[in-house]
Amino acid sequence: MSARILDGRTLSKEIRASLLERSLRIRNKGHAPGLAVILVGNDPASKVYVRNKSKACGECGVMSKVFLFPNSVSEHELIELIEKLNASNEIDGVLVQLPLPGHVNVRNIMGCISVNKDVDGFHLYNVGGLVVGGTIFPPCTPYGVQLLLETAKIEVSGKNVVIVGASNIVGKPMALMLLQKDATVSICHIKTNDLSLYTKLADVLIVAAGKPGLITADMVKNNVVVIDVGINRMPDGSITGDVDFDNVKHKASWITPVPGGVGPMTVTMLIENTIRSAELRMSINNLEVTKLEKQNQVYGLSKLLGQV
Ligand SMILES: Nc1nc(=O)c2c([nH]1)NC[C@@H]1CN(c3ccc(C(=O)N[C@@H](CCC(=O)O)C(=O)O)cc3)C=[N+]21
Repeated sequence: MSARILDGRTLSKEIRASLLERSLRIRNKGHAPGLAVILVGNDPASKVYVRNKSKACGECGVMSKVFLFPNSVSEHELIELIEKLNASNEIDGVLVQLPLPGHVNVRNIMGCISVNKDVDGFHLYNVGGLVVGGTIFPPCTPYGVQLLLETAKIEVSGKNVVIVGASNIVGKPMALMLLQKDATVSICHIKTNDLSLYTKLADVLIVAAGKPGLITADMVKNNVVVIDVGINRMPDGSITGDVDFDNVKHKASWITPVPGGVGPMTVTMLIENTIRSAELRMSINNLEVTKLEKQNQVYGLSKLLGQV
């Protein structure tokens, strides 16, 4: 037996075609959707990701602007730029590429991005929205995983979903999103005593640990659905996930490849969030917004939460 492939590249292609249509509709109303990407330092992986994001923007009719800073940049300089972008009518989404250099406080920076332009979904207000089951911008990687599952008609309600990795950008938000869909969710992490005790229970196993070969065939049950979020660069330059794909695929019913699985979906959902931001901003402009709400950085959020 061999698992069916959850193909993030093909699904991304389809979604990007429909995003281009939405983008053209917005352009017809006189606005070109725009994404600002802030990149600090010289990390080669970050450069590849940012290049992928810009390319995807191009495919979807989204204008992308990349702002490059040296490692020595101060928090103040970054915040100054973010505030300009928050106020700019041309920009619908602001993204600060992670990781940031050690002297920059990530929370301070993410907290400055306007909730209405937080297309990464990292602002505390959007993070908190996940707890109560309604956020404007779901974080891109978990959002992409959810879409892969939905498109393959993989139901999570009542299923055992096991997530390996408790990061703020993948593991934790993923758990909340699937809990919202009535899955029984377990989160394992670096201090988990007996990882395979949990992974063997999984109907759906989502791995975002950053350790190549972490999940082997003996750790999963037959017919498991495996989502590999890991991206590990190998000495020969190739990338590989956290799952022993060649062996696990014989036990799984569905599995994502790396590359070509979750990675392209992450980028696609970023564009989806950016285009939705543009759509929402245009309809906000038609709403009667009180002066008081306008002064508030999160103006319109209660209205938006009702709509999304
Ligand atoms: N503010 C912020 N937002 C992010 O969304 C964010 C970030 N920082 N920092 C780094 C991680 C990582 N990430 C990926 C994006 C695309 C691929 C991707 O396109 N992967 C391709 C292969 C790319 C390659 O060859 O290296 C694939 O899996 O097929 C992977 C990973 C976004 N991240």
